[in-house]
Amino acid sequence: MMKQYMDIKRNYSDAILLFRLGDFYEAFFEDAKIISKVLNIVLTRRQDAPMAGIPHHALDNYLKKLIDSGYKVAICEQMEDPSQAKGIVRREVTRVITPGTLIEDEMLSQDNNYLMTVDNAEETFQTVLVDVSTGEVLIKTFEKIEDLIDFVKVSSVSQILSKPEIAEFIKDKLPKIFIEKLDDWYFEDAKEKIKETYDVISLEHMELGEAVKVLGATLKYLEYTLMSSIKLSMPKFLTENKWMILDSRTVENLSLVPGERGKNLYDILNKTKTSMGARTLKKWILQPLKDLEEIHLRQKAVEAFYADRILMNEVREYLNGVFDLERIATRLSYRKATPKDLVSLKNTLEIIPEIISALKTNEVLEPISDELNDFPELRELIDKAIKDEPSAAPGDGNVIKEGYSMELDEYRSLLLHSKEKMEEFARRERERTGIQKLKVGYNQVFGYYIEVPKGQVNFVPDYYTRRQTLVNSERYITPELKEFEDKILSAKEKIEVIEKKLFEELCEKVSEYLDNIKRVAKILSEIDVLSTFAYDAHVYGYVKPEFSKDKLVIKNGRHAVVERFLSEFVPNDTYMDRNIRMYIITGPNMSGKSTYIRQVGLIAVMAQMGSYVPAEYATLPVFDRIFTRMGARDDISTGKSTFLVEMSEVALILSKATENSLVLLDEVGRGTSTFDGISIAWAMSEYIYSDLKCKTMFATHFTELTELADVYNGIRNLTIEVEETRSGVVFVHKVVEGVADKSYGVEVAAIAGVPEGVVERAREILDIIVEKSDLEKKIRIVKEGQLKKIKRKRKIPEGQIKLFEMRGGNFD
Ligand SMILES: Nc1ncnc2c1ncn2[C@@H]1O[C@H](COP(=O)(O)OP(=O)(O)OP(=O)(O)O)[C@@H](O)[C@H]1O
Repeated sequence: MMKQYMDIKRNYSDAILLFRLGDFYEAFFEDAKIISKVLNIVLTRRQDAPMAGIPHHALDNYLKKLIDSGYKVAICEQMEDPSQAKGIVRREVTRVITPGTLIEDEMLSQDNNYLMTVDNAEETFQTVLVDVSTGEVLIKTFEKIEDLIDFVKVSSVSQILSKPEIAEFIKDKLPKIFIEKLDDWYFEDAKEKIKETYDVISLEHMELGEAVKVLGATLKYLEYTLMSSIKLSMPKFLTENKWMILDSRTVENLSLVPGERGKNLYDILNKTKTSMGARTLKKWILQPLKDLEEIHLRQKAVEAFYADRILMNEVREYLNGVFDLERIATRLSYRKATPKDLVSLKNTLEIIPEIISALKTNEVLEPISDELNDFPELRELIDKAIKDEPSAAPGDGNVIKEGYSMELDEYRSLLLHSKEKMEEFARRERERTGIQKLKVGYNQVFGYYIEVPKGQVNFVPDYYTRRQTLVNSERYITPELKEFEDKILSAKEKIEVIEKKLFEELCEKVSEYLDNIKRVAKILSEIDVLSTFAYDAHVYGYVKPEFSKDKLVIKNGRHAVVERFLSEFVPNDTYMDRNIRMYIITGPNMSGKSTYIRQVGLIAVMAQMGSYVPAEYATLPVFDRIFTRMGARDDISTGKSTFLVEMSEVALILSKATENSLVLLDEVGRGTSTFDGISIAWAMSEYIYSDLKCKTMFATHFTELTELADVYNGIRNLTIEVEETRSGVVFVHKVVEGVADKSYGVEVAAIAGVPEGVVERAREILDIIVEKSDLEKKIRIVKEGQLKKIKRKRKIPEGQIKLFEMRGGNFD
């Protein structure tokens, strides 16, 4: 047996091999030491080899811990019944489990779980993303490795496969991701592999381009880990043209999805009824649309649900009963579906006609209902075969319905009969022997037995044969009991074999519907999100936004997340157009500057997702990208100081923003000396305004920057009203035109509990400094000579930024 283990282990040296031995999965040598430590289980020995084992029924629990701790696990099963095997039981690895190839519900969250394969082609990075749990396949190209890293940070990627060079490079930058190096052969003969998987004879229609090799490698890896072909959807291209670009910093700064910041847009909006809907919502948040026609299509559906509240509630109620069809479909294709999965599928199909007829009552939604189908034949097929509350796995006779197979029914009644007879036998033996406490029981090793308490063994008749002695009782068998046992066991065996076979055959038939099930799953998930948007709009008071070529008008806009945690949120207006494109927002700390500029970003994202927005009225342009530069933080992992991080973000904006972008800046230039900071912020604002022409909101404490408004017509100043009362300052959070006259930093310090003495002294110092400052005078000089001095350059070429970053690397 150990030789067999060694032979298998040789092929899976980079994984922990769990070797099935009876009721346990055993690990040996180094693997045993690792699992004993990670899982906190006993380390023993077998023939000098360190060994640790886990009970087979608890495998999933333990597996999750191993995978979460960053290990790859190979499962080696017994391929034949040990009692029938001649010699050593045949064993094979049936699956290699990694974070990116999970299909078990218990190990997955509701989120997508992507396996990403990367290769570098010419000047770009080609990737293929597969969600094994749903069968989705995406293709995406990145120009720079940094963009790829950025994408991984905000997407639900759990594992990356690549050639060694790339793996080495990204390893440190993505410490939470399981990264695996692939040998070259994975990338070879890709076309054949793809044709075989998708069952096509030519690849032309798929237009895979550079992605062929990467897709081929992905498919080979899946074959290696899952050991069986999985049903994958046709690959879809994730092209950036289709969606508004949101880089990881913007996703974080605007708190779009759950992350380090806690409160986020996804959690606020996620009132979806299905897991599939929740996943779709997240995708839509991270990929707002750019195509107006597509946005309008979503809006029309949301509007229809919004207008017909009864219909909206009805559909949402039906969706409560919709199960995760995407994942069920995948388990079916992998032959891992459980009886419960089929019942869930059937229950979902039963609800679909209700959803169809509800949608049909509305002429806007009717076309969506035409895309749904409840496959009555499939429903009937499952209904006839599977019990309504089946056991977790087939084999115990409690999965297949009565009447589906005569053969199975016969053995089941035989079993029932024998069990009844057995009870009768026990009753008879009690009477015959007078031993009141005589019991009949069963265990794996001895089979059926008669148990008699120690105190009554004197009454045991001669024809009882002793089998086992326990502390308080003795166990016996009799020829009659043995006969029952044979009957019961053989009936049980038969039931197991027949039921497993019937279930497999049924799954096979159900699998013929896989593509259809997936299509319906997608439509249901979209109905879920669209009706959720309508629901959110009602509950939170959102309106349908309009779109215009270059006007941005928001009346009484609110911050979708902040407003949820305040009893009274003060709404504010925003106006921008072709000419008025930049706002410099000054105001005291804590007055609401950040909230105000973020609220505009959030409204833009929500509008392009197809959702309604928190405002009384909103018209927006379609933005191609939102840039944000907010907060101060350093990036210790890459050795960049706070200021350098800030400047790299500025550099990115200056090189990539277009006339159709939205730029949100919350403090720029704070990480350095005041003079440097103001100069950089001033020059940057001029460049954005005059050359890039994108819509920009810039919150700052440098009041000096408000003088930009005197020089440029389209730059305006906003400030946030503050009321000074006798008991101190009160922030009313109302945005008005103008410039902050004071920064109230000292007042905020007082509110925060800085000792009174210090606050008093700060006031004195402030008075002196303000009087002495000649900065304003200097700014005036800049302003007067301003227009002449700006050298108009075209956009900053990208190489220059790289140079800047490289030089910057030596800054600190
Ligand atoms: N429109 C609003 N209505 C009600 N409360 C608000 C509003 N805007 C902001 N607030 C409250 O004020 C707090 C501070 O807001 P915010 O962080 O936007 O201020 P800030 O001016 O950017 O401050 P700092 O300059 O210190 O960064 C928020 O946490 C929120 O509780």
